Amino acid sequence: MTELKVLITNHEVPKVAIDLLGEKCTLIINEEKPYANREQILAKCPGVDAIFWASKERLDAEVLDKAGPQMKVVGCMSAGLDNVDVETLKARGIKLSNTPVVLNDAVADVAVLLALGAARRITEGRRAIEQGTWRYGVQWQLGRDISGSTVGIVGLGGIGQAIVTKLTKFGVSKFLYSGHKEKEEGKLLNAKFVTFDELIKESDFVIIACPLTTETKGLFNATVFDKMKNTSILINIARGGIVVQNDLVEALQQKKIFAAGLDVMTPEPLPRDSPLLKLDNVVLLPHIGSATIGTRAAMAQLTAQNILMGLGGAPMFTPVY
Ligand SMILES: O=CC(=O)O
Repeated sequence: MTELKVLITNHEVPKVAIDLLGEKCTLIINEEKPYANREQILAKCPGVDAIFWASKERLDAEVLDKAGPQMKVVGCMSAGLDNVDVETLKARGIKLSNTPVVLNDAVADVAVLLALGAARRITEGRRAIEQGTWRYGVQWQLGRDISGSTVGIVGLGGIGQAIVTKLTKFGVSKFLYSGHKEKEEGKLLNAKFVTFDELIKESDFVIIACPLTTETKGLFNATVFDKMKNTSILINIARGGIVVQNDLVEALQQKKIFAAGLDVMTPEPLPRDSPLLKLDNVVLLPHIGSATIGTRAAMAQLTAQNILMGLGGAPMFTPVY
């Protein structure tokens, strides 16, 4: 395989992947800092046999055209594929993989972190310390219990299931989930399949764990926030585009819901003057769901393995189709 060329679109890809691919292929790496933009990636595409995609840029026909007809394998180092024109890759017979499963625990940890943080008002608490308004008070800074609560998961995929598994230890009294269909895993986890409408009306914690698709884009809008309990907490560890952010800001300002915890938002990075940053009842993280040393190494390794399998004509471990 020595003559095969693989483009790696990001110089920060963990070494384990560089080593694995470097043993068998010639590597072309986008060394630009902090990371390569679209033009820089496009400039390095021509003539490669495979692409290790570790970029937020859109992976579409233009990239494939630039690469040329010999390019037949793409490994994306992400679970989400909302920046990938999957149908075009499929139609052109390109093998495509992503990295589900290996990030389930890390992302589920962040969902738990945000759920607890939003319920216990950590943004407001931190501001009180900084502003010198910390006071003793029997009724001061009271949060909400997760124990005894109803937790609704929108999308019971691998990440959703990991969230349920983790939250089971927190004494949640009822798990609900919504999605396309009832799942065997739901039964095993003692989670009840309900309609989206039931889920948002009944849950104390609503956790978004579904992919961003044409179906889920803007799913959480003012109408939904009106239906949610005014004591409820919204968590989003999926994609910012699933929430109509202006409607969420309004719902939080008007206390239509109690709080939100977001690892994802629109746009990313969030502008420093975003109204979200002014709110006390929101906990924000800069899209770090899968950002642990171990998880990123596992994602990189899986991507490299998938590319090698694809180039060698073997089935990939985690193909997209
Ligand atoms: O957001 C992270 C991912 O999709 O892997």
